[in-house]
Amino acid sequence: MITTVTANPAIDRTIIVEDLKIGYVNRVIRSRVDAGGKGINVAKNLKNFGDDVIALGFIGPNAKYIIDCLEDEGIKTDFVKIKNETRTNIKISDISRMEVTDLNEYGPYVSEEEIELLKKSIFKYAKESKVLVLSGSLPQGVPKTFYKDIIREVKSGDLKIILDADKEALLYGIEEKPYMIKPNVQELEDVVGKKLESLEEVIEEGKKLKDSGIEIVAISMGGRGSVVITKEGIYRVMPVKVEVKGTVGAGDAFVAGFAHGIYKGLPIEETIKIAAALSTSVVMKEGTRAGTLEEVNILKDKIGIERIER
Ligand SMILES: Nc1ncnc2c1ncn2[C@@H]1O[C@H](COP(=O)(O)OP(=O)(O)O)[C@@H](O)[C@H]1O
Ligand SMILES: O=P(O)(O)OC[C@H]1O[C@](O)(COP(=O)(O)O)[C@@H](O)[C@@H]1O
Repeated sequence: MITTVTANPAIDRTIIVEDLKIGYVNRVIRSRVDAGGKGINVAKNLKNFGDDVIALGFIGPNAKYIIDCLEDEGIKTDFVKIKNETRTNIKISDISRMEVTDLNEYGPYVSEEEIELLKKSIFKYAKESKVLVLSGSLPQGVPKTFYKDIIREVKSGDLKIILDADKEALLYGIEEKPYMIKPNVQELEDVVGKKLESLEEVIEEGKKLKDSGIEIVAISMGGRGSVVITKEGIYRVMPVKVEVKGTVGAGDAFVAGFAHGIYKGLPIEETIKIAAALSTSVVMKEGTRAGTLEEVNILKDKIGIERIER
């Protein structure tokens, strides 16, 4: 089984506009609502691959919609019901500039008792899982060491832990050496505390993290693809040129591709191709939607992948 944890789910509201003018009245062409939040998006992609996945996290009284969406897709869920409301994240998609602006709320305040309930639940499901995905920001009240504490508690040879977080949550989490991390360049810059101007610098810093004991360091670079640093080698992955309709959820799809490959024990190059293809299929869609196996099968062979170093 694969367990995904979303401490800070979101009702993602995507608003499609043409030529957004800040400070003026803008007309909305159309809008849509999706169940969002990083681990939730990972779970949606994994379900489309037919994997056995359960989604955990905190859920507020206003967000039954998220559970319904997941259950409609056949995804198992076991969320801790909290007192305060789940956030709504606004995504403004400007189709003339092909640009998405994210307005992400901090999320609700979560109490100590609620945090303990989620921890207990993660510890329980981790015992039955091969892969554990810890993803996204932490809502208010949750200590920045949340992921670190979980990794320390559940880490074992049989459980592969993927951490996709930012800022302090990532910094602390890294100390416990998860199996894989997936920072984007900005997140990597925050970890190393300096600007990374060239691909060489990005690789250099990624290598240091790998050498510190993290098996897979996958650095995503948006429309420039990614670099994946593993013990098998360093891979430069080029994106497919497609019509981009929305980039929200691309990083989560990329993580899901790795979770799938690791779960199935696939070779690293095949895993990378699936991850890149899955994220490509997501940028071809409006809103926060998952990719499908059919889409990945079409896109996979178009992914350019080159081993640049052993
Ligand atoms: N504009 C784009 N064109 C093609 N592929 C993209 C584009 N943006 C993202 N992707 C794909 O999605 C992956 C993850 O995107 P990225 O934006 O780096 O993630 P995050 O959302 O975590 O910052 C990229 O490595 C790439 O494969
Ligand atoms: O937890 P965070 O970092 O605020 O991010 C949450 C947002 O990111 C998403 O999970 C999308 O993430 P990616 O674009 O990085 O894949 C949205 O569904 C959600 O609104």
